[in-house]
Amino acid sequence: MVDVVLEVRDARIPHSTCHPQVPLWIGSKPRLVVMNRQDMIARADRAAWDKHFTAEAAAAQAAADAKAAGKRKAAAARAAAAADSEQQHAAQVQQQEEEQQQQQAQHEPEDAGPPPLPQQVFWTDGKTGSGVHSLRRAALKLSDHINAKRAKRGLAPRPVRAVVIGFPNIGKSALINRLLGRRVVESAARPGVTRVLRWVRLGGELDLLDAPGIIPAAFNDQAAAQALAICNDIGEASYVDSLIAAAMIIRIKTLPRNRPILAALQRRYRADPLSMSAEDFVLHVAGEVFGGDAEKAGVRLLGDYRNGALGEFALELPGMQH
Ligand SMILES: Nc1nc2c(ncn2[C@@H]2O[C@H](COP(=O)(O)OP(=O)(O)OP(=O)(O)O)[C@@H](O)[C@H]2O)c(=O)[nH]1
Repeated sequence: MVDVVLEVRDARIPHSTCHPQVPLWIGSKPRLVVMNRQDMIARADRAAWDKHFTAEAAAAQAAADAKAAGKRKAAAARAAAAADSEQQHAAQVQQQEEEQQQQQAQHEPEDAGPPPLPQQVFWTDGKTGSGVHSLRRAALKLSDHINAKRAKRGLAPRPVRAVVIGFPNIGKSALINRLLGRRVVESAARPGVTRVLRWVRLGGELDLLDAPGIIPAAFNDQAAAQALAICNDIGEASYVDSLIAAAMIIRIKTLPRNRPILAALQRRYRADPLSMSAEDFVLHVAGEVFGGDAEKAGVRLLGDYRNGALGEFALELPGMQH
């Protein structure tokens, strides 16, 4: 039904917003990975992830090349054996195979899909639209293949069908509006705004399927759940703000370039987070600002990160224990 999947992740937590079931759902469909909220992380964070993705792509390419080389070698060995024993018979078999392939090509369904693309990564900001142009171009490029096939069968060209998937509140609707160049779906600062699957059709080159934010049915990864809660990407699930804020402080303490972040916390709340446990830091903020109310302190600290008051930085980096 769809030609391409746009898998949206949160650039602050690319690991935790990588949906475990995506490969299962989409099979060999081309996938464009969209790292949204790029404006909310540091350049150095993005560079670290780019390096990681490049290495991953090179490893995948090397594995594919090795597989193809193995197949070629096996075919050559078979051909040599056939030539030795029964040249004529081999020629017959080859002719039969070619005829079969021709017949298959004629009956191949239009949506058999293009040859699988390597997974591509795009960095975007759904709020300003930065990076969306290249994403749109990549999605549309797929139509060359689809429409070339249709033209062969005498059919008129059709738009590329793309589905946008990702956790709640990650910026799917904002991206869709940017991709289509106008506001067609509601985008809001709270999770769970998109509630039903629906096609957004503009009669242009691109049809987009807007899916509600999805959380895996059995979500047992505690660290990922915390990361999603810190970034407000977990829907309407309830969590204890003071605990999630403490989890955030713990993560900040383990980041490689955390000096400015710790300094910002110290400036704002007149205490060094390194001199006490994360829980005590939350209690300190509660005492300083909220008359001892730890939940209000939790909300404030999470808000500080989400609105950039502590600076722009990712909470997950390649190679870190997640
Ligand atoms: N800073 C920043 N904010 C963004 C970005 N993308 C989206 N937002 C904001 O994040 C909030 C959520 O965006 P939506 O597009 O509604 O998210 P969604 O994934 O469609 O949400 P659900 O409908 O809950 O699944 C909105 O306030 C957007 O303006 C981005 O790249 N950077």
